[in-house]
Amino acid sequence: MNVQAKPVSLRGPHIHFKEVSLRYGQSHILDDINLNVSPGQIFSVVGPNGGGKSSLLRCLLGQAPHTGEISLLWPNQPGTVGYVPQALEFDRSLPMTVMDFMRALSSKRPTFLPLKAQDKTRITNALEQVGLSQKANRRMGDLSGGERQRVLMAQSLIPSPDLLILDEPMAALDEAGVQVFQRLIQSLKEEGVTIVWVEHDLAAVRRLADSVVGICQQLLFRGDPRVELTPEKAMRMLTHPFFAANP
Ligand SMILES: Nc1ncnc2c1ncn2[C@@H]1O[C@H](COP(=O)(O)OP(=O)(O)OP(=O)(O)O)[C@@H](O)[C@H]1O
Repeated sequence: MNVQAKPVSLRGPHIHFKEVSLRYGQSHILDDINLNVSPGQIFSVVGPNGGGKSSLLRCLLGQAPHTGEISLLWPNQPGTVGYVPQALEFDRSLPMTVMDFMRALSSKRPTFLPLKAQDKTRITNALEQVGLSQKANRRMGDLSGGERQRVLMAQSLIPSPDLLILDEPMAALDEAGVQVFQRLIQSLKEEGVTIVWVEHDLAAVRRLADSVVGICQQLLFRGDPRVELTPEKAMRMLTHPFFAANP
C-alpha cells in the first residue's frame, strides 16, 4: 500500500535577509548577510561564540539597528512570533511562582483579578508540553537552570506561535529535557510553523534541522546540515580567520 505523507498547511512566514549588516560603533557584528528561510522549516544558525548568532535573531526581532532588509512573507495575515531568549536573568528572591510568571507573559488581564479558567488551561497545557505541570506553584527562584529553560520554552507557546525564534534552547537541558524539546519542535514543524534556531549542539542540528547556516560575522556556509556539519567542516568553522582574529 502506498501511504502518502499528510500535506502540511504552512502557518509560518518565508524570511528573507538581504545584505543585512550590524555595527556597534566601530565593531562589525554582522556583514552583508543574505539568507532565505522557507516556511515550515527548522532552520538552524550555528557558529563560534561571539560570531553574531544572537545578534542575527535580534535583527529579526527588530531589536537591533541593522542596515539592509529583512522581510517576512506570511501565508495570510501576519502571525504570532514566539521567542525563547538565551537565558532568563531575574532576582531569585522575587516572590513569583511559575504560574505567576506565565500569567504575566501570556495574559492581558490585570494581575489583581483572578485568572480566567481558559487562561489557566492554556498555561497548564503549555507547562505540560514541557513536562513542568507539577512545578506550576514552585517559586521561579527555586527552579534549576534546566527547569527555567523549560519555562522559557513554555511561555513561547502562548499564544500558539507561527514563527518560533529559539536562542540556544537546549543549554542546561538534561536528556529528558532534550527529548521534550525535540518532540515539541517536530510537532510544531508538522503544524507548519517556521522555526529559526540558534544552537551549539551540532549533532542535534544534524538530527533535527532542515537547513543550516554557519555565521561568524559573515555567512560561512549554508545548506543541508547532514552535508555541511561534518566534523571537519565544524572544525574549520571554529578556526575561521574571523574567529581566530577575535577569539
Ligand atoms: N549592544 C552591543 N554593543 C556592542 N557589542 C555588542 C552588543 N551586543 C553584542 N555585541 C557583540 O557582538 C558580538 C556577537 O555577539 P552575539 O551575542 O550575537 O554572539 P553569539 O554568536 O550569539 O555568541 P554565543 O555563541 O557566545 O552566544 C560579540 O562580540 C558581542 O560582544
